[in-house]
Amino acid sequence: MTNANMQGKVRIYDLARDLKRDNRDVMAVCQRLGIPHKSHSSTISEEEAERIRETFQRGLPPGGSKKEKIQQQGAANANKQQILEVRRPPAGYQPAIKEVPVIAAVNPPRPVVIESPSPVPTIVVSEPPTRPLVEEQPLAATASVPELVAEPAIAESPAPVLVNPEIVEAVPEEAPVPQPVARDTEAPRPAPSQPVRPAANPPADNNRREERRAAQPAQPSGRADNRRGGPVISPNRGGQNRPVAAQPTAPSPSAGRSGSGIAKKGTQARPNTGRPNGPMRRRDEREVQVSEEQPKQIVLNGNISVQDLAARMHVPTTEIIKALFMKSVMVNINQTLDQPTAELVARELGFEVQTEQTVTQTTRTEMLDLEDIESLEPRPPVVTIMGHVDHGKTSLLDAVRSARVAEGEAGGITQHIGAYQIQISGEEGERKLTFLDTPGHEAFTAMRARGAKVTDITVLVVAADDGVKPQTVEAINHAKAAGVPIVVAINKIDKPDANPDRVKQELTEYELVPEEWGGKTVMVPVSAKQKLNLDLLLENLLLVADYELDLQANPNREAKGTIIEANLDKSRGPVATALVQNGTLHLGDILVVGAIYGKVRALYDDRGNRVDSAPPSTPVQVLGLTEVPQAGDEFEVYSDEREARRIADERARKLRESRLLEQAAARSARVSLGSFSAKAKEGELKELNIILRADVQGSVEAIRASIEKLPQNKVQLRVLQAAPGEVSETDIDLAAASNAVILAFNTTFASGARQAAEQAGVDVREYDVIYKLLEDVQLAMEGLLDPELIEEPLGTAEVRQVFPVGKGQVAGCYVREGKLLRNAQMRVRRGKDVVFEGHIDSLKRFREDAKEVATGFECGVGSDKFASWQVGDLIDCFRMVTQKRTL
Ligand SMILES: Nc1nc2c(ncn2[C@@H]2O[C@H](COP(=O)(O)OP(=O)(O)OP(=O)(O)O)[C@@H](O)[C@H]2O)c(=O)[nH]1
Repeated sequence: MTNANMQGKVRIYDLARDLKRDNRDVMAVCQRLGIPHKSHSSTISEEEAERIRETFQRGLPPGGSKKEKIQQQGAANANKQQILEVRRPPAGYQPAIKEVPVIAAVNPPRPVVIESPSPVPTIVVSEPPTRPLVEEQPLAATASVPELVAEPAIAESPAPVLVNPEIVEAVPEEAPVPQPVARDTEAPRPAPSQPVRPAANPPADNNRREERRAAQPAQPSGRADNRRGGPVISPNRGGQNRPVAAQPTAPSPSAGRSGSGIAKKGTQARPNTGRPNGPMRRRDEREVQVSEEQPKQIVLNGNISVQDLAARMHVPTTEIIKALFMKSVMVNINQTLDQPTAELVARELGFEVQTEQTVTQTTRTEMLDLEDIESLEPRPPVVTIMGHVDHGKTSLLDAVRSARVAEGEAGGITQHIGAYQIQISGEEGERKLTFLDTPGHEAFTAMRARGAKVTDITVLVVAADDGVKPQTVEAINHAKAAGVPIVVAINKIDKPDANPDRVKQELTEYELVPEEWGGKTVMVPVSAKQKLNLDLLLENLLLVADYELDLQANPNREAKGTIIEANLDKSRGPVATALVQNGTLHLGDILVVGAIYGKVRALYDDRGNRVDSAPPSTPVQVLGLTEVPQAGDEFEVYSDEREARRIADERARKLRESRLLEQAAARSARVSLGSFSAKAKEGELKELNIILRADVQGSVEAIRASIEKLPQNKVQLRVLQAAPGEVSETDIDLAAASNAVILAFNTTFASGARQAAEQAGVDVREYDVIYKLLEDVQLAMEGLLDPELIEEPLGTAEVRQVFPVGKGQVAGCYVREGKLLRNAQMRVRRGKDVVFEGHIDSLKRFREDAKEVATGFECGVGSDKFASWQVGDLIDCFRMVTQKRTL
């Protein structure tokens, strides 16, 4: 017996230690035997301890906990973080055309721990956790170990980044609407491996694929040797039959491997992803599916020969030569094309072009590499707080932080660096939780739009006196779209009119059902103001992390992670808050963030203390970068300084080269209702993503119902979000990330949103009459909506004198109303006749050029194409603008 046996009292954790059992096993037995306790540090009597010992000695399962654990483990495994992709430094990025054999999966060395789920949480909820008792999972589920897929070819040489898996991944995540075709990476399957490429496409392609599949059965693989190398993707475009990607060659011994040879952890069965785990298809069916699901993108990176380009696009070289010939460029198959020309040809042939820059910017995946597997250790969860305005997000963040900081270190002054970490002490060590400091889903979505994935758990704050509000729903949508588990904090329970049950009831409408009602969502009533139940909330966050996520990283390697915040400090230079997601960041490390390079000169933690290192899930301020990176940028440490510098320089060069191209491409890639219409007309687009904003909930419902009634035989409509309120920057981010059009009904833009829309090239259509909105959507779906150009009158002037100037004439005018603008259009009227229509090529006040001349002033007007002015002519000045369509 240990020294914890105090006057006939025994602490539960001591008893557990003596029995070599998990605290939770012992607590489960306590519960079963009706022995009152609150947590693992509660004391019980010696008699009670004896009863527990006997229970274990009799070999009875402790409250069924072992079985439960197995079951939970099974459930948890489904959600466990998995290696999504084995990534190499992009240094060796090679747009390979080489053959890369598909290699069998490697079984992970980390077996499922059945005896005691790892990590064992130090904190035990003051009431027995209900989570472990939910959900009966088949025992077999425990066998589904995390899936690791090795591709030696990748391990040997840097991985060619051919297709942007995140794009592929992201699309279904963006849109929680179930897809007709389950992604291949979703469902575990024991069947042979699929071609290496992640087999999924933007949802917009699904219907087309379905149609193609119906129309043409499996095509023979034209280039069986090129499945990895072909960043290409379109098996059949523009009516041409192109060879499809290769069939797999090596069977995978592992269940659940992805078609790409890449198994994504964490997204497989995270709750509420909105993605169907579709039924397993027969092998041949799947192969057809995979080959047809090749995205229609090509990644270009610098100069490329005609032959190589043809191979990448899976088109005959003659097609490229012909396309260039049509543009009066003569080439032969050995000739090298510069990148702009290659892009031009690729686009001409219907491919979506990505530069390596866009790929490196958006290829964000899990941070684990294959070699980390041996050294994985639990890491703290990273939590983001979201919820409706004024529901107490900031108060909760502050309350958690101040409570913990005050406990942890007396008088500790907190610094706002974009994230902070708290510690929870227990007998079995300290547990940590990292909170991202920017509440609200704006930052969350903005990061996600850049491809960054940093949040493990979302705390959804709902005020108990106010209930579910529009931004609550938005936050739920955003968390679901990202596949991040939600823990609900029902805040302000101290208020007299607090009604937590009503909140729970309202949340059930969004598939968030509290555990106590048989659901799976943890809901904790709290008061940020009175600091009530904060510990319970934190404990539950740890439980969710343990049971649903099993978050791990390898602290013994060079650091990788994401920039959370960055700014230029006048005295300290660029300062960035980095969230380390794998490895440990040390002073003196050589860091590359995007195209920025630097040596870590100083590290500060969230309390402003200088530190020497930052392990996984730790936010830390970094000094020493040469420039200010962007929030959402990934960083990586390199052991070789020259290599790091070379990578940064190379990226900077490519960034410069591709910036203009990218901007243009981004703009043209965004869907506008007009461009959608044109593409729908050509049968290219089959799905229109919509975000709807309206003044009130009633309008939202009415419009949504009407939109959904529109005939969808040609084009499917997907409403990604429909909510009352202003068009926000988050809407723009979501639209940009999902290629959606925003319909704004009787509402305005929140500040900054209009600019964001312009920058991102997102089409926001404003309406004040429902039928116009519906008409536009329907016309766009039918491919009939052309942008409408209308005349905007600017002003009228009267010609009072005519001056000969050289061979031409200048009209001396008086502006009667409005204004005249140089370069604007004008119509010259003489009586009832229009004698000229053209541009105002010169506009002068006295002898000076003028940009515009306002009412009541005199000016000289000239046109290069008109020299027969007469006194008394009237000039109508106007400009043409595109305007939303009206009936
Ligand atoms: N009674 C009570 N009031 C609270 C509680 N939490 C927050 N409040 C109050 O609610 C108001 C809004 O709190 P904030 O923390 O600013 O809410 P927020 O969600 O961060 O608001 P935004 O930043 O505007 O989105 C403040 O007046 C807080 O004092 C609580 O637990 N009880």
